[in-house]
Amino acid sequence: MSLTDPTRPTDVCLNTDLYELTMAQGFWESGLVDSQACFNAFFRENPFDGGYAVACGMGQIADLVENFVFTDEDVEYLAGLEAPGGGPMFKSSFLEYLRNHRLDLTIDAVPEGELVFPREPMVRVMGPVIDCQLIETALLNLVNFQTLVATKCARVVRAAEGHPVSDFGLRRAQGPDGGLAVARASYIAGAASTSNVLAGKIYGIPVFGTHAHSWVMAFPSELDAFRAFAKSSPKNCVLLLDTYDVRQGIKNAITVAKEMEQAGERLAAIRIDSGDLARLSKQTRAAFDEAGLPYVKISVSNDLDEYTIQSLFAQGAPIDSFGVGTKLATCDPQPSLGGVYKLSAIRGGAAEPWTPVIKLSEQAYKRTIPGVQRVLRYYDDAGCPTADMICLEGQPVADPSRMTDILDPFASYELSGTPVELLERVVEHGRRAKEPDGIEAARDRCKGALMRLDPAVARFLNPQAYPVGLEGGLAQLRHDLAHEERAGSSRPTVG
Ligand SMILES: Nc1ncnc2c1ncn2[C@@H]1O[C@H](COP(=O)(O)OP(=O)(O)OP(=O)(O)O)[C@@H](O)[C@H]1O
Ligand SMILES: O=P(O)(O)OC[C@H]1O[C@H](OP(=O)(O)OP(=O)(O)O)[C@H](O)[C@@H]1O
Ligand SMILES: O=C(O)c1cccnc1
Repeated sequence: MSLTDPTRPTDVCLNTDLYELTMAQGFWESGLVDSQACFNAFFRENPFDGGYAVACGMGQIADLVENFVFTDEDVEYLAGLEAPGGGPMFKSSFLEYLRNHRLDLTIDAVPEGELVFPREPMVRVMGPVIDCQLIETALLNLVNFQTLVATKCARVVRAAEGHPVSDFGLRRAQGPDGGLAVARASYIAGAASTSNVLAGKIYGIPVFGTHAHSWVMAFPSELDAFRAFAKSSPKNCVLLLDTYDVRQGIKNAITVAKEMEQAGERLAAIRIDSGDLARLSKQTRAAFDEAGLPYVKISVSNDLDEYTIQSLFAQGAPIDSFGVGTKLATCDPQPSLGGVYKLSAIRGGAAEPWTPVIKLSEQAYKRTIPGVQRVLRYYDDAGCPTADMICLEGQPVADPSRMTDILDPFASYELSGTPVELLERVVEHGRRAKEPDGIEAARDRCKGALMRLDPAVARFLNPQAYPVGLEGGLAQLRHDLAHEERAGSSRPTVG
């Protein structure tokens, strides 16, 4: 299998759910080629019972849209699909429409690495309804998983209190491209490095590695194994102490560290991968300090997550760095973000005004927010975000100092500070609006945003909800539309 950068995929337009294509055909056949839609991608609950999520994957949207071309091969494949009831699934005239079709979408998104909160649009997609539908699955695939991983990693990095965290997750990740996405999102969220060499090559993320238990087991003795590794990798030597017995491992590593000093080299670190990591790291630190080797760092791994790391520091463990694999790559204990893509406005053609639409639900929290939306994030004088207000694009804000709660229309919040537009244009009529600013910029943005986040929202246990509300006019519109829907008024269609 040859793996290429998934941000520059070749078969991207078939990386979708079949229904997107059958709906596209239906819209096309119904004469709705010119009809336009506005969709928002958002999630309803913060992952991991936390107070925030880290927006991620948005830096790859422009690549996705620009690469979304149905090639002759793609069309040939679709032409060969048979409907279960007999006959071709797609009409040849529709397939001719798709061949070399380009998406005429305009997309705004929360900048990668920025914080994002429930129900506000993290990506807003506008354009022909067919194109909006065609991009749905690939877009959600891109932002849902990376936002989830980035959020998980930000939590792990927070628990590590400035000590480097390396992504060790590839072997446990959900497939090869899942492993790449984990490395990318983790780096944006603050991981120092990854063990994934392909991620290093593609994204320029620093790569890091130690050695496995098999290395020690392959030599006649642990001491032989440590000596051989020190000889072979003298400039990046990290010795794994727990293949047999950590006490003996410490002694052997000290012997090799002394031998390295005589050869003008330095043992960089040791790694412990089992047992009581607090107790063993304390014993290791004491032994190395006593041996005059205070510079040798202690790295640990073994099913770590934000909670075990927090606990290790609470126990006074003198740990310098962490390798975090399974629980990061699989986003334990929440394997999906649950981000959705919902229609919020329609119009018959690009020159017509938008008609807001709403989806009602038995469950009030699932009722959608209508209209073409934008988000104002309010910052206090220290540059810390205090609240987000969802407004209607192109409409004046009735009262910039007050917003209505999303779930409870009778509750409102006072707003103060300076409002700043949260969404930024990433794609304009199918072309990148600007070069994505890259993962280093996203990483810096994430670091700054997390630093400025209210600690009451950032904490793991029972975080305070960050206020997200509706501008007065939007709240009224939502109320009126819900009322009309319940009264059974006729709804406009995209045509
Ligand atoms: N001091 C500690 N406090 C809290 N959790 C810890 C501590 N030390 C290790 N852990 C965590 O406890 C979990 C289980 O560790 P445990 O020592 O039981 O398993 P193990 O060492 O992998 O077992 P085995 O010896 O069979 O390999 C791991 O997730 C590990 O990160
Ligand atoms: O514990 P995680 O957070 O998932 O981190 C990755 C794990 O992968 C390796 O174990 P594995 O048993 O696969 O190989 P090894 O023999 O090299 O330890 C490594 O030693 C870590 O324990
Ligand atoms: O380099 C390591 O120590 C490593 C890499 C991946 C998984 N476990 C350990």
